[in-house]
Amino acid sequence: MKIVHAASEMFPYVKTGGLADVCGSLFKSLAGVGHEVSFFLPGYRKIIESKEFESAKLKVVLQVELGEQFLRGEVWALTLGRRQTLYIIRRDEFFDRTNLYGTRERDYDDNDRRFIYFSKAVVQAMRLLEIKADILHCHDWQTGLLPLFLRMAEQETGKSLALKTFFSIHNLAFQGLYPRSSFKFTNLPKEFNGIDGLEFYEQISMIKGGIFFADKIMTVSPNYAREILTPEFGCGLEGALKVREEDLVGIANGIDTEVWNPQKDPYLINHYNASDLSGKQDCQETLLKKVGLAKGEGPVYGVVARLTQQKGIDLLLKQMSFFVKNDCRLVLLGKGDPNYEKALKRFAKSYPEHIAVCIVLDEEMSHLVEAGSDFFIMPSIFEPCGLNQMYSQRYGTLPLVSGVGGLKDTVIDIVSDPENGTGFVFEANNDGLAAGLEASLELYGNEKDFVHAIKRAMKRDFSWKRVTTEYESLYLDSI
Ligand SMILES: Nc1ncnc2c1ncn2[C@@H]1O[C@H](COP(=O)(O)OP(=O)(O)O[C@H]2O[C@H](CO)[C@@H](O)[C@H](O)[C@H]2O)[C@@H](O)[C@H]1O
Repeated sequence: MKIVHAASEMFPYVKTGGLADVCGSLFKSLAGVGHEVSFFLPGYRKIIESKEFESAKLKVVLQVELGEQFLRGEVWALTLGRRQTLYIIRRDEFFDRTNLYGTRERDYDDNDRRFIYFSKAVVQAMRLLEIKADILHCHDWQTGLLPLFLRMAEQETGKSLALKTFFSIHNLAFQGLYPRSSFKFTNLPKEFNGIDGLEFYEQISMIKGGIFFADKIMTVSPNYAREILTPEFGCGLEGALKVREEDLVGIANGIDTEVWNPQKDPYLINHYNASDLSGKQDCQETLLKKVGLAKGEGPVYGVVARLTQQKGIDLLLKQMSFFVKNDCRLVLLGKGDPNYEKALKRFAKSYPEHIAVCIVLDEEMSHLVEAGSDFFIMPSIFEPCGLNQMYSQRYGTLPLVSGVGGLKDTVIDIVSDPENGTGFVFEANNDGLAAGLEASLELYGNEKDFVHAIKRAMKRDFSWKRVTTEYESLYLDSI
């Protein structure tokens, strides 16, 4: 098949979160099984200044209609393999910035124009480059309007650009909501500005565009696909999603098992596998040394997360005394909401022997936390899929997760299923996390069971190989 993806992030080029990891893996794995895959990304500064971009070639020049203006743009191509092309949409006014979406204080105030422009530019590029796709797959709100723009362009030109369009929701909480006045930048007929179109509580919603106008809607785990049809998790869009229920599918993400491999991870001082865990001890020593902690009686707990309400940081903040009381260590790597950053730093200052907090985005350190911890805490309030609980299992670091979204799909609870369990699954509230922590401590005290659980976790298959087959059959069934 000829498959085109469009998203605003992709690992290793630009990443602010899990979206990038998933897009990077899909790009690679679909090409790996023989499909011709193109990926469209905005030309952010980080990409333009990268070494790789030096070999990119200018392919076409665009004139994109945005409200009353026609704005120039460029499409650059990087051939990455026989079947993999990365297209970069360049318009420096919009994308040549330090950050992707905004400063620490607030979002850029032209994000509506930036991503409407990007979505229209992809359609125009596909037309000019004569990419006739079997599948166009868009990700998250930044590309929510792309399926609709594509169909409008097809109507206008009478030329087919893609047989089927897919829209993936990686996180329904980010919706791309803008004032009704932003609608003018879409240049769409005004019937799309109503309740059956993009309108959402007196605003326009880019994610709703994807939900209404893509042929298939996907999300990143079967459990989250069910949850988002309910008011508790639907973020106000449960009604719109109900309308499309028949076309909504959840496939749990995989992980890049080459990048996340304790047997050859270049960021680790020593390597290990399920039959020889000794290297994991070395990783723990390195981790503790790096953050200035000494090993205590209890286990080492790790956290790597964007510091947002979603990730259950409020629940974690309520459990700080657990680590002190039980002589455990907590190493947290995260960045995000300044209030959480401050609160966490305060705890680290009050309990310097037990808690270390690193407020930074650091890929290498995230590998070290995964390898060097005994347990990994992920008490999310909601979680479309989550990746760290899978990285953790692969690194023999038993995850403690709340039983929501993809966490429930990917972790087997040791308390209810001691024979097969690979982590702890609890209710997403204070008592739930407290119970999970207590249970983990108990297991840590029983070395034989603890090591068995670690080995079981490490042997699980979270590779993209299995997931790619599911994507492939979904694509094939749709065309
Ligand atoms: N300070 C830091 N330093 C280094 N690395 C850091 C970091 N903070 C976070 N990360 C990394 O960012 C990624 C986070 O991925 P997640 O899937 O857990 O969450 P995210 O909410 O971003 O993604 C959304 O999209 C993904 C993809 O579909 C869904 O799995 C998820 O549920 C949904 O919320 C992981 O690779 C993690 O290691």
